[in-house]
Formats: sequence, structure tokens, C-alpha cells
Amino acid sequence: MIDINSLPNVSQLQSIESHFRVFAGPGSGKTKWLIEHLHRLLKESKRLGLTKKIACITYTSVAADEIQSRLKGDKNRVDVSTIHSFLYFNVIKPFAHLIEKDKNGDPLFNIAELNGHQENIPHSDKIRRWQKTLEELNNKSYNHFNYPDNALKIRKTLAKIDYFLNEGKIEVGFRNGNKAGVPRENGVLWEYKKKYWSEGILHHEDVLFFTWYILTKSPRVVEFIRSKYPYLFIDEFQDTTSLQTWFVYKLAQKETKVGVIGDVAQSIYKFAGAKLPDFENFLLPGMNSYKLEYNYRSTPNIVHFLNRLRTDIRQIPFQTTSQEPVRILVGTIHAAIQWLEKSQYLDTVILTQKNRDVELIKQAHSSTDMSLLHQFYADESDPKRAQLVHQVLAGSNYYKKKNRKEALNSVIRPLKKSCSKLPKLTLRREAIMILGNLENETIQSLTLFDYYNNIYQYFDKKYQIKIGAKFKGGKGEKFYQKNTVRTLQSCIAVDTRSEEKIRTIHSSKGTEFTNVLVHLSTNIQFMNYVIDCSTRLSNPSDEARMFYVAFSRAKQRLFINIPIGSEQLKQNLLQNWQLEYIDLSTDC
Ligand SMILES: Nc1ncnc2c1ncn2[C@@H]1O[C@H](COP(=O)(O)OP(=O)(O)OP(=O)(O)O)[C@@H](O)[C@H]1O
Repeated sequence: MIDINSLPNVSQLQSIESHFRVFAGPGSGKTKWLIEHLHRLLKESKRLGLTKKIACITYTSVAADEIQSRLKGDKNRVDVSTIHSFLYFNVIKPFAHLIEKDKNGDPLFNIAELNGHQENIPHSDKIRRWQKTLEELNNKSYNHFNYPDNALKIRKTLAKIDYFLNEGKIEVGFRNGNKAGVPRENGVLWEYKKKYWSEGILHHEDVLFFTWYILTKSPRVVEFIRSKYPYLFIDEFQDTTSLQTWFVYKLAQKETKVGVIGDVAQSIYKFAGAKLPDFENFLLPGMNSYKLEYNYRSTPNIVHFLNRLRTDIRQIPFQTTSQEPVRILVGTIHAAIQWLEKSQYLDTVILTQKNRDVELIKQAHSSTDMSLLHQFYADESDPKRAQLVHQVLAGSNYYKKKNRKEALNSVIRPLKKSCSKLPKLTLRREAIMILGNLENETIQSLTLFDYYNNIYQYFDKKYQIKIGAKFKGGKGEKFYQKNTVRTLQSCIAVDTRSEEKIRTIHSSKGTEFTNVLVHLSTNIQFMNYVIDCSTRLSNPSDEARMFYVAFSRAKQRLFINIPIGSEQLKQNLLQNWQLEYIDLSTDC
């Protein structure tokens, strides 16, 4: 248990002029607390003067908008944004001219073309140019680099490029460790990045790299930021990467007072480079640590259940009445959904670990015959092509239901992946064209093979962009030749209501729902992430924390679905956990 001051409200913060760290469990009202603290500063600070500002960093731009919209008074004195946006506007944009030439005397970055930052989606032309550079380097260890044969794997790997601090030096590598198949020796990854930089393309992670570069070369830039922002706060600090933490330490060395808020048990962005110890070990001189004690969100029974899953903090339920127990539904997810419907818990949100499970549950939940769609995914060898076809046809179904916004999003999403070079407006225009065509009976009657090839050729001819893989025979091609657009489209369910109700745990972070069903696909997950959760919560892998986040989204009722039960498990759950055990295996 953390031995720190509990902090029922913001006025109990010992001083607004000390660094602080707030440990805040789920549902503890972090956002409300942070907003109150911002209001207090705006009122009481003597250091803001007429021109200085408060920086408030959130993990997503949605969270930033939420805080900005709830601020009262002089909103312009608070800059609420994501770390990337904050650094882009305060370091990169104003100080890009400090980026020097590389060791060959070429500009490291094409500043004239700098225009914001974007997601790292590997471009085939850059990979090819990089491959050529590698050939020129003529190093044996690059022989295994096999592009375009291994295109999908190589692109996936390159999309995970990131920067890491190692004993004060910056290195370029991959998130999630070493990746085979892509050369990284002797700094050749820098050569790959330079292909983008020479065109003024800045990826999100490059924002952090060039911040490090500029601040290291020109320490006066740090002074400028410190003098502009006497206060810096960071929400969801458990998901901050080492490079981001490095920047925060830099600011905190002098006048900027730093406050960080987070929950170690909710750190679920390891894949994005977050490291748990960064929050646990984050300390600044004179820093005060606090904890928010209450859980305002969930009923006492749910809070007691959550408390069993962790040993570091024990939350106090704010609500006094509960009283339905947490229930374990034993059986298939299908049986669990039927039980919820029978019991009239119609507004239950279903949370699952993987996107793929979301799709499968959605399909099983809808009345349409899904076997053809399953066959489609089983036969198809190229996931990108499958996604494109699936989402385009789903888009057309949305369009039929007059949900124009979802229709466009559904088509634009896969297009964006292959056509990142195209401007947003062009993508939108093409999506409208695709949706319009699908209204046409003749197009509906085409085989999927002809339909896909038409789209493929259209983008290839007009933009020289390969929208997906070409057919190379095999089961996938046979499926496309055998089935029409109309048949596959009729198997794609787009019930908007049920879509919002079935989602991944990651997409539920920061939200809350009245009733939640968490689907565990194996009993081992239940043993690991419920029964033994407290011993696994601080594991490097995110899984235990991810399920903890899922369980903590429920306000009124929490259901957990596991596939297989046993008398022994039942007795354990009833006697030691006070959970209700409902066996659905006989119902289906
Ligand atoms: N002081 C308070 N009194 C009563 N209700 C509160 C208070 N603070 C927050 N709440 C309510 O409790 C719920 C949880 O708050 P919030 O979503 O801000 O928690 P959080 O700490 O961000 O949670 P999480 O980290 O789990 O996303 C919300 O419904 C919010 O309106």
C-alpha cells in the first residue's frame, strides 16, 4: 500500500508551488481533480503574470478537448494538448532552423516542407530507396532484407520504429524489441528515416526525437519553454515513454513546477513504448505524492472486487448502495449474450481483448448468416485486401442505413492505410465515388474478383498506388471468383447500436458504462488475470492491467464470461471471492 497523503480534494494540495505526483485508481475522478487544480492555479498563482501559461498534457486529443471544454474562466491561459502537439508547437515549429546538416553535409531535415506530424505508415517508395542505399553499402548482413517479397512483414516492422534513450544517447530501434528481417545494424535505420525527412515528413515519434535533438544542441530552448510555462501537468503519466519523461525532467530542473497523475495498474500502452517504472520511479526534488482514495464510479461490490486484484492501493467506494454481486457467466460468449438479453440487461457493453474477437462476437450477435464471412477470412491470405473489401462493403451497408458519416469513415479508413500520400479531401472524394458505385446493380452483380481488380487498377492508374495485394492464385482468389459483391455484402452486419456495445478494451480506456461484460476467451486468462491478478499486475506485459482496466469500467453491474467451469472453481468463487457463479453450459 502506498504510504502517501490521501487527497480528497484539491484544496488539500500542500502547495501549488511544489512538484507533485498523484496516484489515482480507476473512477477516482482524475479529470475533475485536474480541472479543479487548473482553476485553483488560475486564481491563486502569482507566477502566471500577464503572459505565462499552464501546460496540461493528455494522452489523446479527445481527452484534451474534454478538459479544454470543461475549463471555466481564462481558458486561453491553459494549453491543453497531447505531448506530440505540445512539442511540435513549442519546440519543432519555432526552432526547426536549429536542425543542422548530417555528416555528409546534406540537410538532416527539409524544413521548407515541414507541415505538421503524421502517423508512421511506411511508404513503398521510401523502402525501395532505402533498399538501394543498403545495396550500395554492400554489407553481407543486409542480404536477408527481402523486399517486396516480405513486404507485409517489413512494413509492419518499420511502422514500429521508435527512439530510445540509452545512457544519455539516443538510439533508433523498434517498439516491442528486436525485429528479424529488417536491418538495423550500423545505424542503417537512420538512413531509412532520412528518406522521409528529406521530404519534410515528420512522424509522431520524430517529434520526440527532434525535441531531444534541439534541446540537447541548444539548451536555451529549454529556458524559453520554462519561462513560458511555469506549470506543466501530465495526465495518464503511466503511459508516458522514457523520452517524454526525459523532457519533463529537463523542464523541472528550474522554475517549471511539474505535476503528474496516473495509475500504474492502468498502464496498457507497452506496445507504444510506455514503461511502468517511469511512473513508479518518477521523483523530483521536494515532490509531494498523493493518492485519490475514492472510487466514484462503481458500486461497493465492484470496488471490493477491484481491490482484490491489486495490493498497492485500496479504494474506498463512494457509493453506499450496491447490491448486485459481480457475476461469472460460464459458457460461450453467445450463451452469455443470450442470458443478458433474457435477464433484461440490454444496455450491457461487451469488452474483449482483441479486435478479431469484436468482429466475431458482432457477427455471432447479428441475425445474418456469417459463415460466408468466416470463409472469406479463412481463405484470404492478404489481411490488408480483406480489410479493404470488408470495410468498403460495410461502408455501403451503413450508407443504405443512411449513416453517411460511418459509411465514409468505413471506406476512408482502409484507403488511408495504402494512400497516406493522398490529401484528406481526395480520399473523401474517392470514398464517395466508391459508395456511389456500390449503389449500382451491375457493380453489385460483379464477382469480388472483378470488383477488387477494378478498384486496384483505378488507384494504380490514377495515383500509382497499390491499394492491396494482387491475386496470385490460391484459395483466396477462388473465393473472390466464386462470390459476388452482393453475396458478401449481405453477410456484413452494421448494426450501429450493437457495434458500440462490443468493443476492445483499449477503446474503452477512460470511459465508463452502466453494465459491462468482460469476455475472457480462455480459463487460463481467468486464473492469471483474476485469481492471480495481484501478482501479475506489475508484469512487463500489459495483459493483467488490460483486464483490470476492463473490469473497472463498470458502474452498476460487472459480468465476466469464461468458457469452462468446474465445481471447485464455483466453490472458490462463492466462498473466497463472494462472486455469483452462473453456469450457462447446460443452456446451449
Ligand atoms: N468528486 C466527485 N464526486 C462525485 N462524482 C465524481 C467526483 N469525481 C468524479 N466523479 C464521477 O465519477 C466517475 C469517474 O470519474 P472519472 O471518469 O473522472 O475518473 P478517472 O479517474 O478518470 O477514471 P479512469 O482512470 O478509470 O478512467 C465519473 O462519472 C465522474 O462524473
